[in-house]
Amino acid sequence: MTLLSVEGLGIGFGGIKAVHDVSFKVAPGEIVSVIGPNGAGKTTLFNMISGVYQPGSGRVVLKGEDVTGMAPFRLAQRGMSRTFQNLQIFQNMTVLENAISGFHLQESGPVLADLLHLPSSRRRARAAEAGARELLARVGLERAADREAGNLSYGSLKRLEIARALAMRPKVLLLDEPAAGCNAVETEEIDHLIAEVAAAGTAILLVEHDMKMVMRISSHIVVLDHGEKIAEGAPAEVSRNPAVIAAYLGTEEGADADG
Ligand SMILES: Nc1ncnc2c1ncn2[C@@H]1O[C@H](COP(=O)(O)OP(=O)(O)OP(=O)(O)O)[C@@H](O)[C@H]1O
Repeated sequence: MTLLSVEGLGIGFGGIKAVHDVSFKVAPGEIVSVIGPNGAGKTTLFNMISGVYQPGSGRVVLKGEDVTGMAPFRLAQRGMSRTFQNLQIFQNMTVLENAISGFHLQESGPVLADLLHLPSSRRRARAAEAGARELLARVGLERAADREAGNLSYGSLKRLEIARALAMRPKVLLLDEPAAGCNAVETEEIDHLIAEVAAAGTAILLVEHDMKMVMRISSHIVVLDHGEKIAEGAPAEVSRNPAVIAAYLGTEEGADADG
């Protein structure tokens, strides 16, 4: 079963093809990583999938529905959430308030009810708080709930961001460099968290520079170079692929090796 299908996605910036004809699929419980040297097109691909950029060509299909170019909040309502390379945490708010903010997209309830503090809006607020506390427990931050987010360690902030993305109960979770800036211990904690989220049935799509982490946790790896998919497969398979090795070493010869 496929949850997310990326079909021939492409985009150019000023005549330069940043991503060209990239396709792959992600199934429930799978961890698919997109890797490639700097400038390979990973972030651009992510931005197209998550509705930040409108693709120039191709389709993004989520649970059988064409969601190409759909705005991020609409995608979130349909079951696709993402985190960002640069943390999007409200530093001056508490950890709990940050987690609660993840529930806002879910609430399509009337704004008037909130303004008037009607019972329905108070109920929603209580449900969001309970949900947020549950999520904090899931990512190991329950004891930090009342701390100001700005005082957290980097690894904890990354976990908080994942907690917030989980508020929407995503079927597909896009993680943009979840271990960036983390030390080895923090990276391992994030590893476990991602593996747990996947084990619960969520499809995970990951862009990550930490190769050790990618090799450890991925079910499947998609390799980009110069905007094109040059290889795809299980970690062991991809890591010994000559075209992949050459792309990382930056030799022209190797880049041509698989056509
Ligand atoms: N908004 C933009 N306008 C113009 N060119 C862009 C834009 N975004 C990306 N590019 C170009 O598209 C190509 C792919 O960039 P992208 O950032 O997606 O690569 P990446 O694989 O994520 O790199 P890194 O590993 O360094 O983050 C690069 O040549 C980049 O300069």
